[in-house]
Amino acid sequence: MTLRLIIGSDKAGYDYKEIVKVDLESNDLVASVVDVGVSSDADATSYPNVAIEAAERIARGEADRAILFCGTGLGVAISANKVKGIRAVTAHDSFSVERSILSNDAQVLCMGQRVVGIELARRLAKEWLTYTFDPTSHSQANVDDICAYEGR
Ligand SMILES: O=C(CO)[C@H](O)COP(=O)(O)O
Repeated sequence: MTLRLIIGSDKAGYDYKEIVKVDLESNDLVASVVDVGVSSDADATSYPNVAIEAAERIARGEADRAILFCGTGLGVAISANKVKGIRAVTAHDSFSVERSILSNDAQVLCMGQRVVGIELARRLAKEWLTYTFDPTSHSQANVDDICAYEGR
């Protein structure tokens, strides 16, 4: 399966977005990469605007997953999680990146340019793409409970 990806950041995550975008564009697991901004490290578009745009595109079925950067990876995750149906995580370690798919079926991975080194960020982004959620696993019931709350 190949993935339709979105990548985005605020100005605090711009440098990492640009580097990881180049990696993704040559990754065999990736069908497409759409950049939803920002357009430079001087672009003051707020992180919620970028993250919500990315999350809404996934919610509409226009993309499968997104990778988002800000200073900490926290604000973009909080913002993306406001969009119904979206599960966004901040993860800076390999185990959490794996479990974000296998436990949480997360569509959005968020990282912080001011938190993690670029080589680790590149590696984690690459690893994240290799995991696929198993809907027959015990974790489906947990994800269902999240969705049930959203549906109330
Ligand atoms: O890290 C951020 C939000 O979590 C963002 O890049 C910077 O936000 P600020 O501290 O409010 O400027």
